[in-house]
Amino acid sequence: MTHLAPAPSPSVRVRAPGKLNLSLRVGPVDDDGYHPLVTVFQAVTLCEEVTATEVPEGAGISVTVTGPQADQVPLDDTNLAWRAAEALARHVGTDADVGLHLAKGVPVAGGMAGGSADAAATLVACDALWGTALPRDDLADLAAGLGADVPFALLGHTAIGTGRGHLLTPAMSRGEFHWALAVRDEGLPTPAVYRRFDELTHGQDRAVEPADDTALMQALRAGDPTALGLALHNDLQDAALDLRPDLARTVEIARHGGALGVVVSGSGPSVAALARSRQHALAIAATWTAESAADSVWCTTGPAAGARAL
Ligand SMILES: C[C@@](CO)(OP(=O)(O)O)[C@H](O)COP(=O)(O)OP(=O)(O)OC[C@H]1O[C@@H](n2ccc(N)nc2=O)[C@H](O)[C@@H]1O
Ligand SMILES: Nc1ncnc2c1ncn2[C@@H]1O[C@H](COP(=O)(O)OP(=O)(O)O)[C@@H](O)[C@H]1O
Repeated sequence: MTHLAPAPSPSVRVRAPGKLNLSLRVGPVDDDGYHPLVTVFQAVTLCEEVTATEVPEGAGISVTVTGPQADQVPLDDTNLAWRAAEALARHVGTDADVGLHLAKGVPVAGGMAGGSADAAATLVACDALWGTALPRDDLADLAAGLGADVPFALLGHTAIGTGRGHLLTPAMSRGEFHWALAVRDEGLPTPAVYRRFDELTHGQDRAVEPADDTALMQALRAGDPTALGLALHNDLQDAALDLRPDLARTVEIARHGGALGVVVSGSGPSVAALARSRQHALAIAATWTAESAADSVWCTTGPAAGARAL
């Protein structure tokens, strides 16, 4: 008698990128408690992988997580991947039954939007698994409802974000940029950084305009890392450094190591140093390690593609 192994449950694996804010300009807080932004996103090859697996009808949603900071990620309905599956199921009128496994490659609460990447990947994965085949625009609308950084994780590459960062215009970028990343085990909560920003700027009325980033856009179009390094900018950096003063040393070490530019990514605490080459990125990362200026270091490149099935 031959024993046939049970057929594995169908599953779909999707990769979505982490992001850096090459520029982040923050306006005064609106009545809804959010700050208007003009930001230039770049997706990087440091990424999340989400596997969506079919489960029996009525089983609901479950989430498992692997990765160095997995213990910091919620496994319940506050997880952005869970919320993405729920939102898609509601939109298409199907039952939300799926097993989600998140292999996290992006630092948690690191200002690199790993949770948003999980949400974007989950939308794409569940859309394929459930056969709902939504147009990309519908997925983008669902993404915007889940969080301001989620639409960019879907789109990838390089884009200008306005509104809360969710209104995207793709931007041209030539070539490949090399980054060294200094990552901390303990993240910085985004709301605390925006609050500190308000305190430091005393709610000054500073309107933000995409025109402020003309030099940066030219550097991207030309594929010129030296010019890009000079144009990196983050209005939240002072607030992040104020909350985590030890980050100043991390920035300084990269500058000493000849980085073309150094910037805190988004609300931090990850620090990104733009390097001349992969070898140079490795050298900056090695110096951070030798000087104990990071809990872990990574080298990555950008731009990278948005959420896509593997
Ligand atoms: C700072 C940025 C830059 O890309 O990314 P991260 O560094 O977190 O990855 C984003 O603005 C993060 O946006 P997002 O991650 O969607 O923020 P949410 O969790 O929705 O917001 C948490 C809280 O931060 C504050 N907040 C957020 C976004 C914004 N434009 N203005 C704000 O004031 C609000 O108090 C909000 O309640
Ligand atoms: N799938 C997820 N991955 C990581 N964090 C998540 C996820 N879903 C919800 N969270 C919560 O969101 C917080 C920050 O998310 P994350 O995207 O990693 O960082 P950031 O907002 O700094 O880019 C985490 O501290 C965690 O509590």
